[in-house]
Amino acid sequence: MTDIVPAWARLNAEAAEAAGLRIRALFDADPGRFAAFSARLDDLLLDFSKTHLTAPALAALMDLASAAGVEAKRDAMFDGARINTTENRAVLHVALRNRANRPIPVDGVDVMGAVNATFARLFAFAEDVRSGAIASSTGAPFTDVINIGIGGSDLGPAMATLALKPFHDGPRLHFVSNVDGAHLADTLKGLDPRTTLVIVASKTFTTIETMTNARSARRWIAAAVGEAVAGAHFAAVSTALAEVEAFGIARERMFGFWDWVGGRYSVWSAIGLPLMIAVGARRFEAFLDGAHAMDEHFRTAPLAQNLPVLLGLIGVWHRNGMGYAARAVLPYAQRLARLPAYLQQLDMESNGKRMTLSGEAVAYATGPLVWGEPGTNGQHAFYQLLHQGTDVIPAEFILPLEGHETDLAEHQRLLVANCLAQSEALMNGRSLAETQARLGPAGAGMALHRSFPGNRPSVTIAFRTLDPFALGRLIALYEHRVFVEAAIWNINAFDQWGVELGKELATAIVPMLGAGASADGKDGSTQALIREFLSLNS
Ligand SMILES: O=P(O)(O)OC[C@H]1O[C@](O)(CO)[C@@H](O)[C@@H]1O
Repeated sequence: MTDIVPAWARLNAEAAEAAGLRIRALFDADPGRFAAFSARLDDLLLDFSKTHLTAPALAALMDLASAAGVEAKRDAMFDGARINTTENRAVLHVALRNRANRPIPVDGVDVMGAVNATFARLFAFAEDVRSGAIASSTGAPFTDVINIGIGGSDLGPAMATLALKPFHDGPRLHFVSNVDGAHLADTLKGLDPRTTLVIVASKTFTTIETMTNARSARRWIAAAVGEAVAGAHFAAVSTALAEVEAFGIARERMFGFWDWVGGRYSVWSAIGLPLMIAVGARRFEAFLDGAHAMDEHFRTAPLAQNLPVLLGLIGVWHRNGMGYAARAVLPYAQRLARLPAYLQQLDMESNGKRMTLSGEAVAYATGPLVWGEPGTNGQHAFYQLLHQGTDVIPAEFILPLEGHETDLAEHQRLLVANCLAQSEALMNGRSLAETQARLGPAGAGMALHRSFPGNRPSVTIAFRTLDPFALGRLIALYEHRVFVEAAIWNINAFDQWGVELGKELATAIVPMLGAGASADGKDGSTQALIREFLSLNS
């Protein structure tokens, strides 16, 4: 194993050299560049040739991965070690899609028995809701399902349910997350409480937004069907049995998971229940199969061909080597519209950390700002900054090559052409001289405005089509990429202490927004804002 300090130094030296290169020139110098800087798993292609990476830089990254012990850390996760050290927990979302049933012991007990038993209950419930065997209190089948949850108890199923729209053949799905009453009110409008099922999804069953929305939804149901039978319209997904029962949801309507499933890694667990209801158990299994295929690849492929390792190393290269503070995630698939938000939580809640696993302040940058929108919409909004702004933001294009709308093939060609054009434009740009030549003497004054610096890196992740298997594989790829980056940064990707302070302060402010409670001790700005609220709401 290489020592980590010289590995970082070597990476930085390679980056300093590469920063002076033109990406386009790397292609001109090496006709084999695409083959050398791309990798695939079946139909899933990772093209990272449009970056500044050179062969020595890639070798330096591989050394860094080895010096950071990425493989040993990966194996520890798959073996059920308590790698979430600040919460003293194992990290085993991979057990949820362990389709080979490889034994995974936690404290000496194989978790697969409990995982398989929970899936059997979940699939039976989902299929019974779909068939009408589990009906509403009126005896009519459920026509609509509302998932009430937030963060990992919302983003995963909401993202995946939209992504897999062509496969829906169950009741309609709705997602309420924000405590803003507008979210619940707008969702309930037009729904019939007599045929609506509400899933309350909260790992802790204490999250204030979710519990507030759940109580309001319960009043809405009870007002229509009566308090005595309102429970028939509820199910719960949680790890907190006592809290679920206190809310009035029967034990047999509760689906559990385990403390070794982090919120942002929970779409594979009972938190995926809305997706199971929308697309059915078999397709949910295909979603798990896709993730399992990526898990096996991550676990066994050599580092140099290992997609999550490569994607993680590209992340480290851009963040630490090249010093880029952000990355844009740009799916060329409208149904992946919620993927950037999903990846924001996955990436930023995992790797937005500043302490190492051993409790020292990190001496390097960690998780970048992750953001994005689907193409082509983003092109008409913020791509201006990607092409001509003062910051370089590496882009990650996500591109399913075949659409589902075979009668709209022309749309798909346009979509793909736009995606390819964007990575080409970012890389090549258009020089001042070329712009001047195109504009001619009449446009001389405009040439600077209309030229493009180019040399802006991007990665393209392409695959055949967006189906349950491909989605599972894609999400697992991103999960493991986050893992690899965290392993190199030596941080804990699995806690989220940074969300606690705001929650605590909000709880203290709530009474100050009612009559009579004093805001003494608050700063001048917060006091003034409280007065502003009270002047309109008292
Ligand atoms: O499922 P719960 O316990 O309601 O938590 C929801 C979300 O809140 C967080 O704990 C952070 O606020 C996330 O990590 C989590 O996904």
